[in-house]
Amino acid sequence: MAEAEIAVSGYAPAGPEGAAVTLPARPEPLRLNPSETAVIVVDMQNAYASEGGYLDIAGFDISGAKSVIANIRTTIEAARAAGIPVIFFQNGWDRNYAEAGGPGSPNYYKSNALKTMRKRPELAGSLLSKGGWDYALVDELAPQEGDFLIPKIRYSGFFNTGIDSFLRARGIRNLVFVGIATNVCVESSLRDAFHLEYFGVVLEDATHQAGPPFAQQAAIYNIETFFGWVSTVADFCGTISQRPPAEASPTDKA
Ligand SMILES: C/C(=C/NC(N)=O)C(=O)O
Repeated sequence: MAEAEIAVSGYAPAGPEGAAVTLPARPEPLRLNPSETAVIVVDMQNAYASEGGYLDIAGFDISGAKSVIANIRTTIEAARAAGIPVIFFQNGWDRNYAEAGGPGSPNYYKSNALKTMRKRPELAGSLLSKGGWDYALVDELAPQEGDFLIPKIRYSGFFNTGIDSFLRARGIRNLVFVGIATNVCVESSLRDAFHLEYFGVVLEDATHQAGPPFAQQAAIYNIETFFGWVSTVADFCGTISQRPPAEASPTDKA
């Protein structure tokens, strides 16, 4: 292992000896075992990634979403092929918005979806409401057999969901985050994961911010500097498709 690499297989149930790989990442390469790793696809819903969805209606630039969808597809296909679990987060509330919280919740004041619907009553009931088009995952990223779906009602996927137990039960220590928005639900989830002792990596070209480009830069800076690691789709896919060198068999020695 190179001096600057971080070894991640500390005390978690280790996979087969020699199965660890080194992911090129900033601020340093990360050594991880694919059997202790999951990909988390954050909120790839029409609300965040489609024209006519919540972010678009609320005036956020989502022009980068198309390439993010393509890059996430590449990522999850590689993960599935490598046997790495793919977990989808899906953000939103019941049709009556009870889960969103009323005036007693800060979410009532900070959610731009709720604010937009208050400003434009003709949209009431349409944004991020379970069962609606806005809430649905984009068609290109429909979960497949063997994937997992975790609904959530706040920015962080670790708040009031079963994700922590789900991951611990499977010995997963490393989380590779992709999705929208980098500076809101991706960063919130990665920060909470950090505090629960997960090693979080974001694939920067499979994420997009809500807000100006500086929001993306700031989120990536925060993650790289304080909370985790930053890598790319090509590096992740290239790394997990590596096979450890086959061990010499008794016949080789004969
Ligand atoms: C702005 C926003 C971001 N959500 C996310 N999935 O990052 C929201 O939900 O209002």
